[in-house]
Amino acid sequence: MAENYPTLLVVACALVDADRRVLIAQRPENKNMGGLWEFPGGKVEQAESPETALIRELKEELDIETREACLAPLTFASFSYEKFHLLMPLYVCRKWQGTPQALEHTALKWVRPQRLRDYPMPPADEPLVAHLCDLL
Ligand SMILES: Nc1nc2c([nH]c(=O)n2[C@H]2C[C@H](O)[C@@H](COP(=O)(O)OP(=O)(O)OP(=O)(O)O)O2)c(=O)[nH]1
Repeated sequence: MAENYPTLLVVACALVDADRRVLIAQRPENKNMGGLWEFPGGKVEQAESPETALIRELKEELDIETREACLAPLTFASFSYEKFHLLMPLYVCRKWQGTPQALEHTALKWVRPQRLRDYPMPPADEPLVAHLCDLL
């Protein structure tokens, strides 16, 4: 396995509502993997903890607020893309303030875990769906 490229730390979140549906967000067409559905989140910046980064990304992307105590680690993705290796912890969050808005995505959708496979996701995300189905 090639190891001469960077490992990128990206943090992501499955927001779960009272009906046990999960929020997914569609990546803009002009981006890498455009049109695919992902879990909200983004890159962890230097000197940020994963939880701080996730709280910041949820505010920037969805205009919602949450706290570290409301973020429960579920699993992680470790996947080799062509130009980087993605390491992506996935948290579950059931408590937040505000109504998610698609500030940086094309669309948002609340989906039952068993229906997540109907939505094309980045290849790194595919193994995560089974964990959500088990949890929910
Ligand atoms: N947020 C998120 N990113 C994911 C998921 N699955 C997956 O492979 N990724 C990848 C896509 C991107 O290459 C990277 C996330 O980086 P990002 O969201 O901060 O950056 P981006 O590519 O959208 O764009 P930019 O900020 O670099 O302009 O992780 C996922 O479920 N959620």
